[in-house]
Amino acid sequence: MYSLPPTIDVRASTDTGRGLWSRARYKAGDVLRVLLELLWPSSPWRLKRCPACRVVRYCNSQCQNKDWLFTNANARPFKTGRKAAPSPDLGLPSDAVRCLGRLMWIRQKKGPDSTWTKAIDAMQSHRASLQSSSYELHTHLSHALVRYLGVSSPEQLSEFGFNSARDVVDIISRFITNSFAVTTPTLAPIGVSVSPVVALINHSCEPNAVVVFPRTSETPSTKEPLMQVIALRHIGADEQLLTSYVDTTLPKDLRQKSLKETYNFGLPFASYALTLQSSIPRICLLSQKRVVGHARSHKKKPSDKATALQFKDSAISKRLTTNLIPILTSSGLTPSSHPLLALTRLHQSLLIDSLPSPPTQNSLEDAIRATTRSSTGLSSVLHHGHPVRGITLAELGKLLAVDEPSPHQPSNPAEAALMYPPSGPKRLKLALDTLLSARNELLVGFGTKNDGGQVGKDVRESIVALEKELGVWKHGVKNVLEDTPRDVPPKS
Ligand SMILES: C[S@@+](CC[C@H](N)C(=O)[O-])C[C@H]1O[C@@H](n2cnc3c(N)ncnc32)[C@H](O)[C@@H]1O
Repeated sequence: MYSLPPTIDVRASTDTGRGLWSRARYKAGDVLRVLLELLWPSSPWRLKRCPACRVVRYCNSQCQNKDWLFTNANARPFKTGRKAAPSPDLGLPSDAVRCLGRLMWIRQKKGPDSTWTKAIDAMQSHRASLQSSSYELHTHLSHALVRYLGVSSPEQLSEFGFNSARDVVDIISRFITNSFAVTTPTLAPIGVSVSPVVALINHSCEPNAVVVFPRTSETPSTKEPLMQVIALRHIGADEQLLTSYVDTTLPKDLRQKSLKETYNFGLPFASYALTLQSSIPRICLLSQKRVVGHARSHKKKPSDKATALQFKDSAISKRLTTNLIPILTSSGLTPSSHPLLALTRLHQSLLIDSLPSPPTQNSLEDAIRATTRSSTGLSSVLHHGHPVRGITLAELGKLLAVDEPSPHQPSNPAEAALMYPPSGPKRLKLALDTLLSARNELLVGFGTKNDGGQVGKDVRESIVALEKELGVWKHGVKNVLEDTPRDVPPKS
């Protein structure tokens, strides 16, 4: 997946100035809209780069009412592949190489003086201060890219506007630092994109915005995922937009490591980002950027092994998570702690993926319990409205709403009270409540203007269907009660 707005000139604001920025305010769930200059050259709505520093703020008062829309003019979903990697441990997704290749071809076509090329070249590169730990990654990507482009001489390289290996390392560094994972509306990663304007947004482990792809384009032939930046809470005019770069249920040291290795975070700034006091543990699950770095090798602890095997051998991965989760839980880890939360989420997705069709009562209930554990863990570490919370709640609501193949009949009220998930109408009611909460969260995380994204819309439909079902049930009970002869008081 690759996307580049044809022009990404995020201008220092000479015409509007800070005064107008200060009027811009965003509510949670707002979509920050960027209109492509090529599509609408006179567009008054743009993200503005502060002239004094490289940060992003809203441009002018119209931004209050108009969302910014990121369309990926060249976007196309690619399946994640790792074929380009020389070893499984360094299994880079081949879409990273393809994305880089497309970047180079567009650069070649448009020429070095085009706005487009200049925008790419303006993205931050860490070539001059590369961490030794990332040499291997850069070297691998450089080789893969050169192979992919079929370049075999310096002359051929110069056709892309590159005069030396240094330029190649620069573009690779820019790509690693500035690329975004493209996800489905349910947040499954499907590719890589580059958007220089969105790449200007700095990192925080407590972000005020997220980058998501809530829906695809209206054009049936392309059906491109549309990149959008969504405000997770009210954002003031002088506040910087901040997204999270790290996909973490990771503890602080691992997050710092990841930010240092992939984004070259220096300590002073990084420690600012990572030690801010907060009411919630600093865990950022929706990583938009950690596209390439996660391919690095890990020592295979059982939890890492379970994660690594999820695609290769899901049965073993499922067995590992089934065994590990109770051990970690009984050792006192809370549902939100590392690595329990990550394992629970993995376990949940493996159970859902392997649900038989039609599901059995047991398989359905195992999936419900796992999803409930994930949701509990997530809700204690992520703020209301985070897309990951919304998606997990939606999954839970949908599972609860599935018809029970063979409902378990509790033998007494005490057993019924303890039974989770409950059965019958109580379960339907829980499904409805869960879906209603999911919808509220999705409206924030995927934007109210998007109706909560594709998942938000699906959830809305499920809510309507469930309300009908519950209505019928209530009606049925009422009829039964009305048809039942009341006890006639004995005549005295
Ligand atoms: C995608 S770019 C963000 C825009 C970048 N600041 C620029 O000027 O082009 C990512 C780079 O910005 C820097 N950066 C972003 N957020 C940061 C933070 N919270 N702490 C330290 N450096 C940060 C890092 O150097 C990182 O590699």
